[in-house]
Amino acid sequence: MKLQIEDLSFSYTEHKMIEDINLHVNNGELVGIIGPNGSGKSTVLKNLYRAFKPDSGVVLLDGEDMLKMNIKKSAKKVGVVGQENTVPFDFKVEDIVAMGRSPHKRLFEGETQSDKNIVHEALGHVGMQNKSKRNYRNLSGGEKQRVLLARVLAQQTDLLLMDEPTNHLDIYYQLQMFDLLKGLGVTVLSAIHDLNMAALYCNRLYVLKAGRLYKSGTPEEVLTSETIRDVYGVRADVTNHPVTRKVAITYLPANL
Ligand SMILES: Nc1ncnc2c1ncn2[C@@H]1O[C@H](COP(=O)(O)OP(=O)(O)OP(=O)(O)O)[C@@H](O)[C@H]1O
Repeated sequence: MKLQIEDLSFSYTEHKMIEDINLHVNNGELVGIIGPNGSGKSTVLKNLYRAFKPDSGVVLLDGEDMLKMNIKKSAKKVGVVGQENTVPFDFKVEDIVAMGRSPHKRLFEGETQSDKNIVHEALGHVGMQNKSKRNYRNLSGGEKQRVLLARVLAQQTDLLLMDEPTNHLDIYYQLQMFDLLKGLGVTVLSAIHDLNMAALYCNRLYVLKAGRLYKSGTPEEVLTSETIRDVYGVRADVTNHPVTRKVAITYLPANL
């Protein structure tokens, strides 16, 4: 599944928050959006998953206008993990994950054995199968995030839009989640803060600065000490890691 974004602009007020965003994700790629706080990463994603309506621009999914698709059809194709992890009611973990199956169901159709198996498998992927009966509200931040990841896995879409999906996860689950996404071969567009994680897993990166695209390319092309300085205002030593063969970034404190 290929995602194409052309000339996307959006404003919260009279001034454009994001402007002329052109971005694509090829089938099976994991593409990261990086950039400092407030640079517009979530705003881009929210315009894609229709929390906001763009001022202008086109979003194509395999050539079809994604913003004009009916909601059920797009929910079969596109899964979303947003930044919020609150749910309005008291649900058990397995109920939340089962919600991922709803785009695939007819009205009033009950849960089938196949749905149960998919939910069980999704919970297994995030190491939450032994907490399936727990109340979601009583989970830790990282556990909640893993449940919401399980829900989107149960949705079985070809494209995932993710807003910092691992920000509450410990390093074990961060690696597990990215390994899993890579293994599933789904197409992923994700906002990512951790530049070393982005270097390890992303095929390509788009850098946002003040709502505009500043640079794009492979992690090697994008994650240079100059770009990190210009975009984040931070000094960094960037090397090629001898084991991973990927870019590795060490941030330098002011006194060095
Ligand atoms: N609903 C809103 N109304 C007005 N301004 C908003 C709204 N939501 C976000 N903004 C502003 O838009 C800018 C971009 O926010 P956005 O959440 O897209 O940034 P981000 O790159 O995802 O940041 P972070 O790394 O902190 O998650 C920020 O200055 C933010 O204050």
